[in-house]
Amino acid sequence: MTPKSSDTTIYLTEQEADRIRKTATEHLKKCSDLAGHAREPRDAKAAISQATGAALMADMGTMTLAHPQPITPPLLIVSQPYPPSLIPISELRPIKISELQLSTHHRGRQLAVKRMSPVVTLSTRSWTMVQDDAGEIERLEIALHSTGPGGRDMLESARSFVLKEPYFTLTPDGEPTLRIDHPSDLLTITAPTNKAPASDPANTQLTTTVSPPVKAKSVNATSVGGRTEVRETATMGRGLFVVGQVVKRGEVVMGEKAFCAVSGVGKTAVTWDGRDGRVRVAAVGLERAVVKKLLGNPGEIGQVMGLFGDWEGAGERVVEAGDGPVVDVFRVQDIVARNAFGMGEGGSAGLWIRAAYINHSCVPNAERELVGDLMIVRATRDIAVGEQIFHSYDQSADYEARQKVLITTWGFECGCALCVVEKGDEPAVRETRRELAKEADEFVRVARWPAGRLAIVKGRRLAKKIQETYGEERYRGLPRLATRGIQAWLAKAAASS
Ligand SMILES: C[S@@+](CC[C@H](N)C(=O)[O-])C[C@H]1O[C@@H](n2cnc3c(N)ncnc32)[C@H](O)[C@@H]1O
Repeated sequence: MTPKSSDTTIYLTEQEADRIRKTATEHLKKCSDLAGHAREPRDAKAAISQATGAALMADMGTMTLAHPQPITPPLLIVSQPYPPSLIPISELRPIKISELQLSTHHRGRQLAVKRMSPVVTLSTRSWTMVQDDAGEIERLEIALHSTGPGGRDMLESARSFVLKEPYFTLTPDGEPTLRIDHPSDLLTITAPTNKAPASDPANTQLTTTVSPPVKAKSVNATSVGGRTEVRETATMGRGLFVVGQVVKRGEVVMGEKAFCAVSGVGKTAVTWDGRDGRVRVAAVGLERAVVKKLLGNPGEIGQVMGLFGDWEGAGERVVEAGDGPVVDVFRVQDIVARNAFGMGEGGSAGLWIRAAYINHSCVPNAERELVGDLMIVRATRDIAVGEQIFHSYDQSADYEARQKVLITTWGFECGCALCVVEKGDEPAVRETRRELAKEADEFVRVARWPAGRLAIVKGRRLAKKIQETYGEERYRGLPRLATRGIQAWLAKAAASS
């Protein structure tokens, strides 16, 4: 069974998620069982012909699809993040392919290789066969962030490479491979075009794929956040607070253009995260775009790396390490997971740096709206000076559904006033409310317009029944989210009759 995918959502059944978990844990076990084992030599001719065939198949696949979009999102295993190499190439000792050990990061070493086959370009990775000076051949794969300047595949853009602190591991199919996750761990060697032949080492240049100078840049000129300040909170990390003067209901708290936004279907992948064993749908298109933007604008690395993300990596202040800009892609991945928002249609998503400091509440005091990639955060009630700004990351009326999203996607259990009271409801009461809310949603969906008298009576009855599942005393002053849809319908019906 494959996950079903619509324009905006990928639906995974529990069985599918279990199957993914099983595949991923088996893969990890195999990797750890083989850790430190010597590498098996490859037959050069067979390896090159395998890569050539695979490249041809991949090219044909792209050509024959009139609308190339993945029906089944690819599976990525995010198991063991590791930091990028921070040691300049000049301080690393050479290693040969024959010395590689499985499931090992060869710290303190560097491997020089030449590409020997075409590049196989797949949706979330690309690979090729490479050879060292001793004539040994091995597979080299770049995961996810394989696109260099001009949208070209980094492997295709050069013939010779140096891998910093090479990582030798297994593909999910169990095939040994050199693997690059952080773009800065792969240096390309380019020969100056107007000089002596490339074989003369004195005339070769070592370059990272993108290496403009690092300039400091700390202010996002497109964000309007003069009425806000980032402060530490007691239980939610940092948050955004109102400063200066009260923000009245309906006023704009802040507006900000996206640091990076991507549009379109097919920019997601199903990921299994070995750190918490969860299966998620990740905005890999956005991760890719953020990494690319940072490599091209290293002055912005610091502010993006300062956002909240589980993987700390090499620390947020590292922006370069001798050979050009360094972007820890595992940190970008976690930052995107915890800070990005969907943009409504077709799998589009974006990252807004200042708005990323706004925490969640199910009883928020602000709401976000988008005009293109401009996010406007507007107060839904007066917000006093010194008060924290909250918007809602998930607006599901159902308590269980909301908690599931907040835990799975955002990594926290909500302790807002509404959640505390809802959690205290009998599970049977929540179940009844869920069923009634479903009935009300269906009623609103099929109701004819303009609404007839009978329909209005039925609508009122349904609203009342849902209302009765909320204890009057306990819910005083709190929203009754499950009534929202039917109440809006009744208001519209009243206005038009
Ligand atoms: C978009 S960031 C918000 C800013 C973040 N608190 C920080 O320190 O940068 C989202 C993360 O903030 C935390 N968070 C947001 N709302 C929260 C809440 N109501 N309770 C606990 N943690 C919350 C979670 O760790 C979540 O993944």
